[in-house]
Amino acid sequence: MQTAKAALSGAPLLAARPRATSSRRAAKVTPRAVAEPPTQAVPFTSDADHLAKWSSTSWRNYPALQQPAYPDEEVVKQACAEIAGFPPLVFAGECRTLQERLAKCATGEAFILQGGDCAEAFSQFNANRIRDLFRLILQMSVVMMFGGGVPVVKLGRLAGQFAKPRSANTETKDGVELPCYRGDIINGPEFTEAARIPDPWRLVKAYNQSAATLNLLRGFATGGYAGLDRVTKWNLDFMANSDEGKAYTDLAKRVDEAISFMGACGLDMNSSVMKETEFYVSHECLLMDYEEALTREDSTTGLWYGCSGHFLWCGERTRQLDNAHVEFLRGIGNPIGVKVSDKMDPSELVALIATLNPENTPGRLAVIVRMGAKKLRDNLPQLIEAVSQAGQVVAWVCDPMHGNTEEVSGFKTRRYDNIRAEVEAFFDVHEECGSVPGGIHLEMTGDNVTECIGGGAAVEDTDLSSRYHTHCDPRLNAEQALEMSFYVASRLRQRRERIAKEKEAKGNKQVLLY
Ligand SMILES: O=C[C@H](O)[C@H](O)COP(=O)(O)O
Ligand SMILES: C=C(OP(=O)(O)O)C(=O)O
Repeated sequence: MQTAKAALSGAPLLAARPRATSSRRAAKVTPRAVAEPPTQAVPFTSDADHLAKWSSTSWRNYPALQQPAYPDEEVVKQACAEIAGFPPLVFAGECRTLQERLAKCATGEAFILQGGDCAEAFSQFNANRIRDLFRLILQMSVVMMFGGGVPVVKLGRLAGQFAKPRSANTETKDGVELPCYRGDIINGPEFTEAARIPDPWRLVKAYNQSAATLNLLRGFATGGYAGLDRVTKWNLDFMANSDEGKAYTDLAKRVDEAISFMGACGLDMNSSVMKETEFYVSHECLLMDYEEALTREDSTTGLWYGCSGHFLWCGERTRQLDNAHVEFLRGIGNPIGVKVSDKMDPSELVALIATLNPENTPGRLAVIVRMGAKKLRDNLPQLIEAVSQAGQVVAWVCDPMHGNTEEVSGFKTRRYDNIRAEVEAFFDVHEECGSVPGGIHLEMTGDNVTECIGGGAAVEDTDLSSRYHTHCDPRLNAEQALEMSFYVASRLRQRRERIAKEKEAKGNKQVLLY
């Protein structure tokens, strides 16, 4: 974790912020639209006037999909005013450092590993769970760095991943219909009328949980736990005898030997490179009241940052060009992402990228593709082609989870083989297009759950009921996630070797020509 480099100016309260001046699109305002169908995308105009109109509240001039229908807006204002007075969770300088790291992921000099719970839960909040996820991310990054030969940017889906976009507004069980669960920051997962009423004070609880989570993560990242000299000690207990656990132990021993060798060569074993790691947090920028309350002006640059997390992404359901989420995200200084399914049209993607990253700043934007293997093979080449023709710099990230959800025996699940097939397709397509696979985004947990079918962990259809703990979407368990990291490492290594060979062949050709 980077230390704060930029002082933030404090916490302007919502009320202290001027409302965005009304624009010519203000007539379309439908605030608090609940899970409306996507509107027709209308690209933003690129005039300077429009940029000048951004403020942390200007999103309020646009339709905001997937927002809760709170019973009392006054209480929402009170809760948000409280949060607006709290300290920022992350610092602008950290976000800028992350952006520098992500710029390297766009060019193939580094790779993003983004992972964590589908939805963090108040009831599953404890130090062991945070440690186990952190440890799993460390393990996976070591596998990918040692096997793949590139630095890995570690980005947790945590310390803020509380709000969930839903396909339907209601859920029906045994003939009873209730509002759907939208994440612990909004309402409760229990199937009761009371639990499903959105409660604004949950925003404050989510802030507090995020702050405590970040506090522990910063401790783990810089307090010695993540030092590379401990690489052999990170195996999760329940994995010690699994194939993945053993494969990790073998690899960790080799890393350890390499480190001893470097120590013998004079590498300072107490340097921060050896003793600390950089770890960043991310979540979907969905619940707009919360995001606005944590948007702060960086006093060193005058830029505005979303201080609820280092990296915020726009979901597939809320990425319409003329809507609130895009309006908000285009104005904050953080590195950001946007999820993209097979519904995305190449020209729409180019327009969206131009809106979210008008200055084409490397590291600013990750395009997180999630469509399932077959659709990815059919659609991604055109998206890559359009973006490359437009000269836009993005980090392409593969989310192999959200295009592969199915229902088996009443459980929402995903098959490891389908997840892996999408990762395979992602690497293949980039190889064919000559573009750069920049990262992977996984819903996963350090817990020994049975939510996704298959993998070396051999979770069968019939096992789903035994440890199915997610409140929303199924996650890879630790073994399945580690197995995936070995596969990613193998593809990164292949890519590196192929590029080295091509360079060598080119070099030889040049020698022959001269
Ligand atoms: O995690 C992503 C979404 O919130 C989730 O896939 C939506 O699930 P639903 O289709 O059950 O609403
Ligand atoms: C909702 C999510 O994804 P998507 O927007 O891609 O459906 C998610 O990652 O939690």
